[in-house]
Amino acid sequence: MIHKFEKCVCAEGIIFILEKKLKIRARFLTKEYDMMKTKSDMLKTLLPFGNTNIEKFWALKGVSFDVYEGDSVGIVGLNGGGKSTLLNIVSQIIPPTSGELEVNGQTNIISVGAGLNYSLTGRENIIMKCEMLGMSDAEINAKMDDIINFAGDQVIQKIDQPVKTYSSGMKSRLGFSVLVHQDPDILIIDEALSVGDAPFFEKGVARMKQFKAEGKTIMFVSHSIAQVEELCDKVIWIDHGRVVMEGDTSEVLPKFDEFQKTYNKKSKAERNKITHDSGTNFTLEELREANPDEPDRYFSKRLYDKPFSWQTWTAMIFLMYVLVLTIAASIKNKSILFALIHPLAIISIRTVIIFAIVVVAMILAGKLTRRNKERHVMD
Ligand SMILES: Nc1ncnc2c1ncn2[C@@H]1O[C@H](COP(=O)(O)OP(=O)(O)OP(=O)(O)O)[C@@H](O)[C@H]1O
Repeated sequence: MIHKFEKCVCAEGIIFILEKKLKIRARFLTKEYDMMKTKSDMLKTLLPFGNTNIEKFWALKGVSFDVYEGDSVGIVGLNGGGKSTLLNIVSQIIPPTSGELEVNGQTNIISVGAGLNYSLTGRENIIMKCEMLGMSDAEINAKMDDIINFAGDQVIQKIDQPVKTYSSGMKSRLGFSVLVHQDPDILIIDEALSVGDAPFFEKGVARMKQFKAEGKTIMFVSHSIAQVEELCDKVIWIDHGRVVMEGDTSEVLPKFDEFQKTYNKKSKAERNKITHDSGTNFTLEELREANPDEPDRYFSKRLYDKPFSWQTWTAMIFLMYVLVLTIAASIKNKSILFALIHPLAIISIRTVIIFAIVVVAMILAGKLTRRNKERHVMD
């Protein structure tokens, strides 16, 4: 693990050197989304060979940074800049398209409703999330009342109702409350404090400050300059998927504030054009060329993000077909060779059709699940 040494001066004027562990190391992270404009585009993304001509959108275009133990880092940027995408990648909820990420510690993401199951009640969600975070039944029971009370009166009243009946503020307060009652190493907070009321906000800020005092590592997305200023020592400013500037809060925040004011004066059409152009005009090749000294592995698409090649699809389907034939042959007491030469003597046409339907349904279900997961996370 990489370390850094920081010179610190305590209140008595004594200078000491602090050793800090590297907690998050991101190198050239990118994220490419399919732009599904029509229903036929949605269908195409489900087909093995259909999504190559769908317009792509690059939400991240090579983001690199280091976060050390005890750092409290604010992520700022205009709407659609890529902040939530970045935090979801760092939390390992969605995979990057390319680039490298190293996270040393347990990450918890707190964002509006992230990870809640809307058909379960608030109480059941608390149990589910606590279990996912490795807590025992006894620990969950011991913390249950504190978690519910922290979430506030509205949540207390509806704690045994399904979460789909909660307002977005209530969902956020519930998610926030569960996570601040854990002991994570790295806290990743995406806009969780902006939807609560004033008393909840104050409680949330106080809890964040406590985490900070305990030396936890925090990454915090917020549109509120005041919140970032209050909670963060460092700031990463992201615009259109690229890091514009990073450094001490006092250095970066005023520059971002100035930029934001100028941008807000532009017309809606001008802003939309900038977003669209900067999202589509990007290639991994161009990123590689701009960074000739960096290893090639940073600039290759990850295998799980690529659609399978047609050879892989054919091999997988053939293997499944052989498996079905083998099972049918053993039931009918025939050899596998006989089954391969005379498949229709072993299985009927109807079985072959059912097999084909099952294979296609499995492929579509797999693709739909992955896509819905990413969309749910980004909601
Ligand atoms: N699943 C998706 N499919 C297609 N495009 C997406 C998807 N998720 C996000 N995007 C696009 O990626 C870009 C970055 O989105 P992201 O939510 O990361 O931005 P953000 O900086 O968090 O925005 P905001 O400040 O408005 O919350 C946006 O243009 C968004 O429309």
